[in-house]
Amino acid sequence: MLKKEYCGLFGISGHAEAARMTYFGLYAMQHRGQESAGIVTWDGQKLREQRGMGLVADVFREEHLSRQLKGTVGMGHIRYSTTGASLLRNAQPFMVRYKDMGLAVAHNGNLVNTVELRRELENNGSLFQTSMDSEIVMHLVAQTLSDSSLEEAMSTACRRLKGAYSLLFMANNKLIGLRDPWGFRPLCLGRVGDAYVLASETCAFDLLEAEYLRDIEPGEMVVIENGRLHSYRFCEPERTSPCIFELIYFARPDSIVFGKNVYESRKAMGRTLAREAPVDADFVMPFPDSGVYAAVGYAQESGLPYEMAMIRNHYVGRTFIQPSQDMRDFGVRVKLNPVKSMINGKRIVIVEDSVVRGTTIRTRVKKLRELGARELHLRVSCPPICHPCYYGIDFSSKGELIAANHSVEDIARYMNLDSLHYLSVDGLLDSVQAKSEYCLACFQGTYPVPPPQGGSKSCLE
Ligand SMILES: O=P(O)(O)OC[C@H]1O[C@H](OP(=O)(O)OP(=O)(O)O)[C@H](O)[C@@H]1O
Ligand SMILES: NC(=O)CC[C@H](N)C(=O)O
Ligand code: SF4
Repeated sequence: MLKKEYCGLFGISGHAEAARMTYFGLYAMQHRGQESAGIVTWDGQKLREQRGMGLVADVFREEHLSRQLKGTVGMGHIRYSTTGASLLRNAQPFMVRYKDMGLAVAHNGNLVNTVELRRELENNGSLFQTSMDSEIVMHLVAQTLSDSSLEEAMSTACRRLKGAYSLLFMANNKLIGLRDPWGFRPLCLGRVGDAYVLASETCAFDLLEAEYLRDIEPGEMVVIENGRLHSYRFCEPERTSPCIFELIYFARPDSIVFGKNVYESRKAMGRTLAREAPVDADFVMPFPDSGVYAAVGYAQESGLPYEMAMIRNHYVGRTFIQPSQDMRDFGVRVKLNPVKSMINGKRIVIVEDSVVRGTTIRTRVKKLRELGARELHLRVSCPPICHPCYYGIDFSSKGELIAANHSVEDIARYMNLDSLHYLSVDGLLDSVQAKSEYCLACFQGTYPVPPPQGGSKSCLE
């Protein structure tokens, strides 16, 4: 099982129900982070906040939305920790006061120069309140804020950051949204009535009936204040590298991410997979949820029937993602269960979006064999994941990645499969009609931004 480590951002400016809109925006993006949630609003005098551990629906009550979080400007965050433990103290948005200003920051991504920056700031007298990389942004901004405008201070701060950061920032009633120059993580701009909205994924706009205008560009900062939007370039990207894994697995299929329809992209990956590795079988089935869309594409291209012969329990929370292998195996059993009558004597093509440690496939293939499956052919709609990610998704250490340590033939044998094929890198890029470059580091090991030396999630604890 993969650990979903991305975070979600939502911001709105110029709406009478800013907090409620933010609440629903976060709700639509709950898949991006389930550890903690927070909303900050500007009530005309000061910033107000509500943060808590758990899901959006658990953290906010009606009184928060209607009485406490007043104002027409607001932003929110849902967190899955990548640097800094999962604690209330580390819940975002992170808020401080600077002179007569309330400042708040919300971050999606992971920095790779965290330790260097934090040590430098501490040597200059900064006192940190959290163990998150995200807090560093605030201290960098504060360093130059007394001599420059907020926009300049933000630009100077961001030019010091390395790695993945889509950020929302509030300074009193100003709402700022920006993306790192590599464009690792998404951030979209939309409009609802007279209000501007910013969100990690467009599924949040759909729920609020907001119109999707465009993506914030890599290296771009937009500043929204009193109904006006200004765009600045704080950095000219040399080469962008959006995370292709958003399209493969992470984003919701009804979202548009990096200008691509996620559903169509996944279906195209399945179609390409069917062309790269056809096989005669009785039917195609996904391991839901994320495998579903590539399986539709595989079935359509191959002409084989599509069956939902593996059922997902939708009430399985992230609590089932446990550090021990026994508990992970159990978690997969709770999550995915085959429809017994469908399996006996059948030749089956299984389509999965990704194989990380191999827990899901190994345990479920074993079960399908016990139920009498005649042939099992696994088709994976991304290339083998052989390298860790340092930009905000937890693919665990290299030692735990099954494809980092075993050949495709070995994996097929170990998993008791009749055949195994991973989508090729070219096939993946063709499927998303890649015109620009994507980050492919977890497949190829070529890191667009050099990874940290020995940094870990707890490097600031
Ligand atoms: O090889 P593994 O270590 O088992 O990890 C890979 C699995 O994790 C992900 O699913 P996830 O549990 O996130 O559920 P979802 O597909 O329903 O989103 C992914 O879709 C694979 O099924
Ligand atoms: N998943 C994320 O984007 C996490 C953001 C930030 N690095 C944190 O740990 O809070
Ligand atoms: S290494 Fe993989 S998961 Fe990480 S940003 Fe690059 S493509 Fe995305």
